[in-house]
Amino acid sequence: MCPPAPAREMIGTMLRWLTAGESHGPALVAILEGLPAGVAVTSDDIAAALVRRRAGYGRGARMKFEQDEVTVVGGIRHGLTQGGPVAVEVANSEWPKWERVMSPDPVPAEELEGVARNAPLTRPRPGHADLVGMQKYGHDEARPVLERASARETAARVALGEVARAFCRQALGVEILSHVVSMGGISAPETELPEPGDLERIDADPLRCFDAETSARMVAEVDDTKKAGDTLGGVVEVLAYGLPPGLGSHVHWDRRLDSRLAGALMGIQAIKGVELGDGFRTAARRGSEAHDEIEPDPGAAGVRRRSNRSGGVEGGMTTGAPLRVRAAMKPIATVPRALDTVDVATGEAAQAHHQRSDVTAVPAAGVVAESMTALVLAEAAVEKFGGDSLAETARNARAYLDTLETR
Ligand SMILES: Cc1cc2nc3c(=O)[nH]c(=O)nc-3n(C[C@H](O)[C@H](O)[C@H](O)COP(=O)(O)O)c2cc1C
Ligand SMILES: C=C(O[C@@H]1CC(C(=O)O)=C[C@@H](OP(=O)(O)O)[C@H]1O)C(=O)O
Repeated sequence: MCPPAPAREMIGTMLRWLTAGESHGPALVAILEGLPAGVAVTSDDIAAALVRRRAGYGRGARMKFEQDEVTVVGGIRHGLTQGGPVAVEVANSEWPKWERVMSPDPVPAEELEGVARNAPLTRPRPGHADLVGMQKYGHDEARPVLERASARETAARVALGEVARAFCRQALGVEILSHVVSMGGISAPETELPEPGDLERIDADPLRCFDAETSARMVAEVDDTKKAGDTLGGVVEVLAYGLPPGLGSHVHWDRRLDSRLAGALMGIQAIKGVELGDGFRTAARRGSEAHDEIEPDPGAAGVRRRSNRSGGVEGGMTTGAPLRVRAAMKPIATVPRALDTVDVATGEAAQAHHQRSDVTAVPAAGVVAESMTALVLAEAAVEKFGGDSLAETARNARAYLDTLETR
């Protein structure tokens, strides 16, 4: 997320964000600090983004019965950011069922006796945060760990990401989208890159896949996997169009945009690999086939690249070509055909605890990855162009682009 503290002070990074809250708590809360005034964004925009995050074939029952209830508690007035921290609450409609089990205040033991939801979770799930979280924080069961490790927290990030997205769009004309490029080993053809106008169609697809034929095969794979009591992972690609050259910097490792994007995407639960542009595939090529040759361009900045293998980042800076970044998600850890573990209460071999879970959450991870990308890009834009108002940021960006055109 944010670069480490000393670097932030050195470079005067101005955007920061934080989330708090548990999966079955009353609400998640999120704060975004450092965004200019004048960004048009409403509670409805944020709520719509949260609906996108909940969708996607393969998610568990919880996505249907639970509701996200958005309240903007600060920083936005009459649909415009005011320059102060933007604070959003995403309340959980299921809270009444969890009120005693998750109460911040002590609850008399007799009130919790026999409450199934309060039963100690002593059979940690391989692949989840359960066991190591218990060891590290000194818990004798997994509830206190999984409540915060849970990707329900990503609702808070998507809420902030929508504000960042509005800023990127309104200050720079940047459009961010994502699509699922593979799931459970089924990959979409690499022929055509989706563009901003395709997002509605991608969102309407059950798996947020750009290719309908691949999507149908993925749906069948989700169904088969569910029947087999198993789970799936996959790969999402985030694209950002309309970026100016020069966001991020080559001058220090923690100012590189690729490093910051990788950290932000890897910070999403279950993401285990991040690739900029052709990434790992580039490593297998010769140099003559790996880079984006530059040629004169009578238009815009006088130069252009013939290809975009780099994914729009060179030297840790945006090149002005579309940003293309992929994130690989591992299969869901709560496998219904439960994996072997140890019951930490008895020390005996056991099956991991399992009540319900998503078969896959790859489509949702794409929406979260868009949000993390928006936050990183917004931060890099505020760094480069400054501005206390949206108009000032946009003016500064235009002036910079003018210098490129006249150079
Ligand atoms: C949108 C989303 C939904 C997820 N849903 C589940 C789930 O239903 N069950 C599960 O075990 N893990 C789920 N995960 C993954 C876990 O949160 C994640 O594996 C866990 O926090 C451990 O972190 P790690 O996988 O990064 O090591 C989900 C992740 C995302 C991004
Ligand atoms: C609640 C959300 O995702 C949850 C993320 C999650 C996990 O372990 O990460 C596990 C599941 O919850 P539970 O174990 O209670 O069924 C998902 O439903 C959400 O995305 O809003």
